[in-house]
Amino acid sequence: MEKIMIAGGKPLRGTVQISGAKNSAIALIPASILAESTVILDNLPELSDVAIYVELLTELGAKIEWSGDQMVIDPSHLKAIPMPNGNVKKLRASYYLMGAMLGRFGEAVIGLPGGCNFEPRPIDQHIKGFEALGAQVSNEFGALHIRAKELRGAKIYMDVVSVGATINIMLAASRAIGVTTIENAAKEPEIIDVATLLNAMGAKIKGAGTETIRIDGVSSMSGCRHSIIPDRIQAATYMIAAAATRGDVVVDNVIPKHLEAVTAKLQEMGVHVYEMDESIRVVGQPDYVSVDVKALVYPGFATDIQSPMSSLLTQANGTSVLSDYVYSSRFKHVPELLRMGAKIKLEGRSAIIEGSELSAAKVKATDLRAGAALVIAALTVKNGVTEITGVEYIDRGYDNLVSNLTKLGAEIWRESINECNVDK
Ligand SMILES: CC(=O)N[C@H]1[C@@H](OP(=O)(O)OP(=O)(O)OC[C@H]2O[C@@H](n3ccc(=O)[nH]c3=O)[C@H](O)[C@@H]2O)O[C@H](CO)[C@@H](O)[C@@H]1O
Ligand SMILES: C=C(OP(=O)(O)O)C(=O)O
Repeated sequence: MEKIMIAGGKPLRGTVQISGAKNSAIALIPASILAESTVILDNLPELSDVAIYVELLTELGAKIEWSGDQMVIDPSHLKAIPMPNGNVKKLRASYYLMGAMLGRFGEAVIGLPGGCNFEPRPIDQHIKGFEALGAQVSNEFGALHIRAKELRGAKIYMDVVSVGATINIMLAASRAIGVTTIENAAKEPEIIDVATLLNAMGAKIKGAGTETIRIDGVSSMSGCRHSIIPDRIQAATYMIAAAATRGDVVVDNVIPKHLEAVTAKLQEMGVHVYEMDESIRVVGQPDYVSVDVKALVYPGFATDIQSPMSSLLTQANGTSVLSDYVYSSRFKHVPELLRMGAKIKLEGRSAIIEGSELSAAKVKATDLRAGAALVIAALTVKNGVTEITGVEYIDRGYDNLVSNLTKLGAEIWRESINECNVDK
């Protein structure tokens, strides 16, 4: 086990390259099993979630070569092996194996997913979608048994806007007989990325990125080559870190359109943000005004960037209100920020944040974005060294975090933890 140590107080300066998106990668890898020949994915991030997916597909019989930012997946010899336990419980996105295996084999036995459990995260909309396509679904000892004699296209109205359920239904419906329409679909850029890959594999999907997606089922799909979109959440994290440290950072290899909600909110606070074709420059300022932020589904301000944003709001003058309308209680980072001297009160689905100077402390990341929030908070601390444990969560979603921040001028390093003396 390791911890991250940060001696903050240094403005970040320079350029950071953003890798491919985690939330695309961990949907595209299982999507590839719908093909009967080789799929090549480029711009792949080097993350622990991706490594777990490699193990999962290998268990199913896929041949995978992963080198640098490229992965070659040969799913031609895949078998419908039940996966009730093990690696499926280590990440959230293992639920995509349900839709992908249902599409390819007409059956799947997959343990309920793990990942960052900052609050209960039901998958009833995924199940509703599979059932609408003609599958029988039962929960046996914590694993879903999903079987369909025949998958048939259907009209599916999503009761809540769900990224995972939208993608899962697209995966299964790609191989159903007839037409499926998903109404009230999620519109996140990662959904368009998955549809782009599936279409390149031979699927017929229209409307991804809007609230109505139409899928004409096809009987077979084949391999292709696809480059993953940049990670907008990593990009936003570096933008916020640049602002919080009053630095000057170019965040490169991004799609600025995907970051509009963050750019607008930073500008409203008084941060100078300049959009270029594939990069964004963030120039921090000595003083920021407080703002209200509402985390919403895309194109709103992403819930995944809500926790990092709370650290920046501690640096604004006055009181900010940050509310999460996707996950009402995604605030596990708040008690840790309080240890660092933050002034935050929780009221319902909102955090009321007053500007304050933060100080060094021993803190613990309890989920991925809580970890990112603590890193940003620690980068602002002028005296002392902040110790952050729970690094395994941060590694789920940030590749090369320590080396990227070091190149930007931060004093940050990893240390191993003597497991006998873990008090945090
Ligand atoms: C691997 C991946 O891409 N993870 C992202 C994905 O998670 P994930 O796809 O799991 O999140 P959803 O979009 O499904 O969740 C959105 C909301 O819908 C609710 N819900 C969801 C499904 C369901 O069947 N029933 C239900 O009630 C959830 O509790 C939540 O309140 O989108 C989230 C919201 O942008 C992000 O925080 C995650 O980073
Ligand atoms: C919550 C997240 O991921 P997951 O859904 O994979 O747990 C995230 O990326 O912030």
